[in-house]
Amino acid sequence: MAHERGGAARHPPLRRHQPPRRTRCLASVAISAPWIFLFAPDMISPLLCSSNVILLVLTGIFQQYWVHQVRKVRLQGYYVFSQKLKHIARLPFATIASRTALMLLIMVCQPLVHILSVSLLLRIAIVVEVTCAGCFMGLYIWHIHRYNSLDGQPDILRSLYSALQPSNTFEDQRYYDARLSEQQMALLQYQRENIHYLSEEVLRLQECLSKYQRTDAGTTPQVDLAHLLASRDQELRALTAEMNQVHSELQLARGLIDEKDSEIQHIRVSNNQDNFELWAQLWMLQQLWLRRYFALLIYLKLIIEVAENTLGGKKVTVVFVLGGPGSGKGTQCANIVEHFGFTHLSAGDLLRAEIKSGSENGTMIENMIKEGKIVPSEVTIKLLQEAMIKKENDKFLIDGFPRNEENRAAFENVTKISPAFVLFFDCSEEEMERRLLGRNQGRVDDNIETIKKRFKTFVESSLPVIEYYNSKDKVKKIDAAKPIPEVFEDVKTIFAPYAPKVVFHI
Ligand SMILES: Nc1ncnc2c1ncn2[C@@H]1O[C@H](COP(=O)(O)OP(=O)(O)OP(=O)(O)O)[C@@H](O)[C@H]1O
Ligand SMILES: Nc1ccn([C@H]2C[C@H](O)[C@@H](COP(=O)(O)O)O2)c(=O)n1
Repeated sequence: MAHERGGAARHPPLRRHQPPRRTRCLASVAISAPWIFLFAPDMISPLLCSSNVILLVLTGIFQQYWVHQVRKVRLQGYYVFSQKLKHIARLPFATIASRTALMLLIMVCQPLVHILSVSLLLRIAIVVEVTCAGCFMGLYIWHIHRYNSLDGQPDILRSLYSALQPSNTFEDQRYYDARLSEQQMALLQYQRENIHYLSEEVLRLQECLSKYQRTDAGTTPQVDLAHLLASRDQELRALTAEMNQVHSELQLARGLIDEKDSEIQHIRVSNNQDNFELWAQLWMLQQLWLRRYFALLIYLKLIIEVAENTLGGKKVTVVFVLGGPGSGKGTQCANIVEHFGFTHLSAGDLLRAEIKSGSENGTMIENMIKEGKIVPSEVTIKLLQEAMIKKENDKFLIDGFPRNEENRAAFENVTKISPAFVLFFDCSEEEMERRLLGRNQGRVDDNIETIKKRFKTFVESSLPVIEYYNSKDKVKKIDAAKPIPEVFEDVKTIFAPYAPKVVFHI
């Protein structure tokens, strides 16, 4: 406490708040002006004019400084805002210049002016001009204050956020001197490069598509199936790797941008042009990666779309026909072929033909059929693929396939074909057994012992496949216990969208 008291004692006592001495002097001169100029009234007008000219020069110097400040704001990317400031910054000089001209006019026309005294007119003019210039300066200061408390992003960055903004947005913001700022130029250049990159991507894509398209002569390209599948797989793998690479680069870039993000406020306040440019460059880089990434995604999607449901260069429609042994699949497929122009491929028929052909797999296939078992997928899929490629048709009924989960997954993986839908013939075992025993086609598996095994295999292995497709809403179930014509009526309703188009010839 003693220390505080001692400290207080060393300081002079607080003075009452008084106007500064300079203000008081100026006020006294202003008040005494009429008396100062009492002895030289002719001096008033020239003096007012001269002080106005000095004011004009000072405002001109200030204007140069303001324009420089506005340029800084512009370089920081606040284009719209700097445009506003630019106009306001010019107004005080324009006001004072016009008033000075008015004053000179009044002095020149002095003999003609009778209503008011010249000095009064000059004083009115000077009051008006000082008020106007003050207002404009106030407006300018208010804008600057707003700018300093601005948290938003510079216009250039807002534009960078929108990936495919047309370049003319920035063209519109040319300055009165018709030049573009450095950032605008960089952005335009970047957009040009991007367009160039995208056009190259389109060319690459077109080249890739042409591999899968039919030739003008309507023939399919001379590519064998194994080669086609291998090259497609390789291409997809390469693309996926490239995409992963771009993705990790993108993550890295995002990390860098996040780091730099916190610096933006500091950069704006410190007007550090170098930092800002570095930041903007990083942004551009990130945008470039983003665009490459999305272009690759689109490209990959197109490749997959092109590759899907394509065989030997043609787009195919596949319908799986499933049901227990003897449910009437073969019988109804023959009707569908006749009415709807599909090609019928029975997995069982193809396997039996393979046995007859005396191929190396023949004995193995025959033994498995006798046992009511399912032949390995690669054998059946190879036979199906070959049969599909041989046929000119693009609509296939694949009967008795996929018989188990392995059949299904292998077929989709190898061929990249997924069925349009699955036609399921639902019938009781008693009815199916009765039909099979009465079929009389000399099949090795149409005996009661094998029939029982086939029923078991159907329930254990084939029904889960039907359930799988049912979960994908792809199963169309038919009551197959009804007589043949009635079953076909139901089938017709399902196949109606595939009916051949009627062409009227005039
Ligand atoms: N709706 C039906 N009503 C009565 N008999 C039928 C019906 N559908 C088919 N059949 C007869 O049942 C027998 C078996 O029919 P089909 O060969 O079409 O069956 P499947 O399902 O193809 O048999 P698998 O799976 O063994 O090849 C045939 O003799 C056929 O004429
Ligand atoms: N995907 C398939 C289809 C058929 N088989 C074998 C086993 C069957 O019992 C036999 C006869 O078929 P079906 O004419 O009844 O369709 O062919 C197979 O192993 N895999």
